[in-house]
Amino acid sequence: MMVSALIERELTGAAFPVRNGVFIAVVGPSGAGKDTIMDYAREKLRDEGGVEFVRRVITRPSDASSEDHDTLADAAFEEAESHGAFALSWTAHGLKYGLPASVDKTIANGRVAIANLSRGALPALRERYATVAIVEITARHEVLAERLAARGRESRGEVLARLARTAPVERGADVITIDNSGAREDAGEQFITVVRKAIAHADTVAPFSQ
Ligand SMILES: Nc1ncnc2c1ncn2[C@@H]1O[C@H](COP(=O)(O)OP(=O)(O)OP(=O)(O)O)[C@@H](O)[C@H]1O
Ligand SMILES: O=P(O)(O)OC[C@H]1O[C@H](OP(=O)(O)O)[C@H](O)[C@@H]1O
Repeated sequence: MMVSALIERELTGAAFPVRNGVFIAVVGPSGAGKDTIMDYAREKLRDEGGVEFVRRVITRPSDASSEDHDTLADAAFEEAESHGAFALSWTAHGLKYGLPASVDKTIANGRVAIANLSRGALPALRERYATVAIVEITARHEVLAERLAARGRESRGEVLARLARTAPVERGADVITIDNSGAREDAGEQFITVVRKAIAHADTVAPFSQ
């Protein structure tokens, strides 16, 4: 962790797990529609405060048709990681992913942070933030295959590897499953209900909101 981050933690008295806000982790198999459902909610909640969609850092070139993220080369990612730039980081599909350390401040300020996470990052998430909601987006296997092929972001081999990838989500009271095999709006509205509950919850426990 960078010295400045350590000093800031000392000054603010912050400690893990970070309290006040709610972290909503969106997880599920590739192609289930995690980004699609988050985009739907971002648009619908545009004029509401209290919620932040986290911009991820990925070692993948940006792609205008897909998620809007920051890009770092492999070595630069590792350098940033070693300096404490990320609240959480993981690897998947031969790529590195990170959430900026500023997420801690978002949560400490009593806000709701939303991000697309690897299922493998959930244990670290649950250690870092006191209140998390895990939204598992699912879709039938044949639907996943059709969607990944139609999206066209990966090669056929990469799509097959994504379809073969499984990762358990440890069941708990904090897990909500939304089936997105049907219309985007159906799953999107279910997700918005979860986000609104999180905003209301954060309002009740936060010492103040910005
Ligand atoms: N309900 C839906 N109806 C029709 N198409 C959908 C629906 N949800 C998502 N899609 C499409 O399926 C494809 C995969 O969706 P998306 O990229 O959101 O999935 P993802 O879960 O974020 O996948 P990954 O983990 O690979 O990033 C996209 O092309 C998207 O437009
Ligand atoms: O299979 P698991 O580990 O749950 O998820 C792995 C990764 O796959 C997806 O990445 P992308 O957005 O498709 O690059 C998720 O966002 C996550 O980062």
